[in-house]
Amino acid sequence: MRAVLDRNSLVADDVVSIILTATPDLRSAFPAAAVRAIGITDVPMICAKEIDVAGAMPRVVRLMAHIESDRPRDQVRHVYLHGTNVLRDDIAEEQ
Ligand SMILES: C=C(O[C@@H]1C=C(C(=O)O)C=C[C@H]1O)C(=O)O
Repeated sequence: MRAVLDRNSLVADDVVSIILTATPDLRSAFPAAAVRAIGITDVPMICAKEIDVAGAMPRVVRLMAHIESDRPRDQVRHVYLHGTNVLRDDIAEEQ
């Protein structure tokens, strides 16, 4: 979440809501707790389980943040960390 905000010049007040998913093999914690731990505490969030597609990349947390911004769509920077850029090499930017 921090990388998403930093790379898009956003602050916590720009965030409206966040959807997070975890692959079915991740069972130790709610990803929303990690978002609150960096100080984003007044934003509604929901955690869900990613569908279990055979051969899909394991141990992935995804987030989709709904943001208030005047930034044009083609200037939004999509963040894929720790090798997940292979999931969407059409939109993932260099790390
Ligand atoms: C390919 C990904 O994984 C899955 C497939 C998606 C897609 O096809 O758009 C989106 C999210 C995931 O359900 C991804 O996270 O980009």
